[in-house]
Amino acid sequence: MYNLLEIRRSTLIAEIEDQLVLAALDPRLMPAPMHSPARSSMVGVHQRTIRSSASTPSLRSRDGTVPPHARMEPGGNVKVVVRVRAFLPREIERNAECLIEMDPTTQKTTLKVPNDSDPANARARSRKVVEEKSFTFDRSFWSHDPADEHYATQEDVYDSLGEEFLDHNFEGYHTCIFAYGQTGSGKSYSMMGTPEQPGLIPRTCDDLFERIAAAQEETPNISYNVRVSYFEVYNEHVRDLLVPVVPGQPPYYLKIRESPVEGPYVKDLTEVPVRNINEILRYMRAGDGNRTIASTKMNDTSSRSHAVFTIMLKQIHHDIETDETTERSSRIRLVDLAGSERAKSTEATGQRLREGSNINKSLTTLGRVIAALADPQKKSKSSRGSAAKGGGGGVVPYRDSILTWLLKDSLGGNSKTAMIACIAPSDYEETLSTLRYADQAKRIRTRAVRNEDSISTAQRDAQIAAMAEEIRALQLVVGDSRRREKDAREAEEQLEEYQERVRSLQQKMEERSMVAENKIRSLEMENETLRLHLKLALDSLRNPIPVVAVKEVVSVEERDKENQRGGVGKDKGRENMESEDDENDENDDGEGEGWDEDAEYERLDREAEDTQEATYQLLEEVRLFKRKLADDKARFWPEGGKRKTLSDVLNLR
Ligand SMILES: Nc1ncnc2c1ncn2[C@@H]1O[C@H](COP(=O)(O)OP(=O)(O)OP(=O)(O)O)[C@@H](O)[C@H]1O
Repeated sequence: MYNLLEIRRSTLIAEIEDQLVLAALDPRLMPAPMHSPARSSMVGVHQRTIRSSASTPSLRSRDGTVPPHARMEPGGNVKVVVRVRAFLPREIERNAECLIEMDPTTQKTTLKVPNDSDPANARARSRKVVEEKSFTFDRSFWSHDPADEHYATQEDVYDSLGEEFLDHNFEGYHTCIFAYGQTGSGKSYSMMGTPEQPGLIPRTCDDLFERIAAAQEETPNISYNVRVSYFEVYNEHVRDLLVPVVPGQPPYYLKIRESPVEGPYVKDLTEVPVRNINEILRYMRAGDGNRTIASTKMNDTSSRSHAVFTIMLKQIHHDIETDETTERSSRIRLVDLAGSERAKSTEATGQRLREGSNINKSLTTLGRVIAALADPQKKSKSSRGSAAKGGGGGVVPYRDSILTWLLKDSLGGNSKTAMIACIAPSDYEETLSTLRYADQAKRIRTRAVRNEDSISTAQRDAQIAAMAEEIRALQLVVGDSRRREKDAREAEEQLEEYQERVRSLQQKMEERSMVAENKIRSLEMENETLRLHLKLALDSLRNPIPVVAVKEVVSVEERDKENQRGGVGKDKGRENMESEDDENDENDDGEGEGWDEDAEYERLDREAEDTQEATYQLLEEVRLFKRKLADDKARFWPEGGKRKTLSDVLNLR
């Protein structure tokens, strides 16, 4: 929700910026232009042109006349051209035969039956029917033999296709030109070309800024805004080619989203504003350098991905006389598809094989999309699986590959579209397949509409005011939701802290009750011990143990020695013994004289009373403790019920 609001806010700000550009063009706000009389009259001529044709001066073709296609009804069939390239060194080496013929008058392309000598066509010869095939296209470009008078150069291709499509862009139409063909057939050469022989993309950029410069020379009432993006679809992932590759880092892939107005688009794709040809070419080359390219058996610099170079052109024109502002937005999509390839011919393994299989898969889906769009009647019967609604109301499997999903609008929607079918001169099988593909694409009708909005100054001002108001409201909502989010976050944090405290309190309670239980047990044991002690003490008081006199024990040896000592011998000894006994008895009596029996009983009584008192105290403590425990138990473990937490007891939830 918050993100959506942010997106809406940024969109509104961008729109306001555009409106401010318009406001800046408002003649009432601009200083009077310093025109020469001749130039002023030129402006006047163009003003008349604007009113009469709905095209701004820059929207007309270079010679100043309105081209026939500009008068066409919006929509129309996909334009299909075919281009055959020259032999490559490996083809010259094997003495390959050119199987292509083109008629410059009828624009017919003919594929001849291969002879028996070329091993590259062995597979074709194994077919049941190998016959000559002819197809007629919008243009057949003969780029096989530079010496031929009909040889089509890079410039010829641009002049006959690129220029026309750029005219459409200045008229406010979205366009798409895509190059299709087997690997090594000349797609990248046609689209990007070489520094010496630039292809369609650099030529389009060049012409675009030339036209803008010429238009700005003519009138200051138009402002132009050009932005570019460049991405590739590699192994069914979208990669931003304007974001430099960081060595050692995993590639960063972008997600695809769909907007109700714009259709499928690449989220977070870099879109850079460009002000001149040098800037745009710099981005184009940087992106081109980031493309995934590898050397294969069929092509030393084989594109392993589909590359989409997009130019967004916005023209904002202010009509001085009517005080009206016209905004035209168009998208120029230039697509260099990866080439279809047969694993057998490329002898690819590992990563190259996986790339090849992904390339073929997406091209097969493109084929199914083309077939469904070309033949709307068959569309619903032939398409299966996940699919999106197509232009004719049937089901077109756009969603079955990233490529077709992203090109949805260009293939069957709001776009004027052209296909350059590139063919190798000596490969019967692959060329036949490409020509059939191209032939089918001819039947696709798109529904291009002019993306133009006219608005008066008053309306524009009202729009700006409304948008500013919406921004203010959105800012309030955003601020409010931010605040609420913050409050909610804080409350949540507090709650968590609180719960943590309750948890620790509960834990402490449990620990304490465990300690209390242990204490009770030890007190009970102590109590029992004391009871026993007391019982023994009382018993000993009631039945005292008589005092036993302890006599000195004389050893046998000592007694014998004594006997040997005197005449009296034994008698003396006996006397002695008796006297000793008497003495001992006296001694015992002597002790008896010191022992006070009553005092002793008194002392024992006191001791017993003290012990009893201590025991009673202990028993009282135990009783109180037990009562406390019973009380706690009743609070935390209601009878028959579940154990309650401390927060339950304290009613904290
Ligand atoms: N019209 C042409 N004139 C001269 N050379 C050409 C022409 N078309 C293609 N070539 C040459 O053929 C070779 C293969 O062309 P390119 O790389 O454009 O093929 P591709 O279809 O893009 O291949 P892949 O699908 O493998 O990327 C290149 O060396 C290129 O310079």
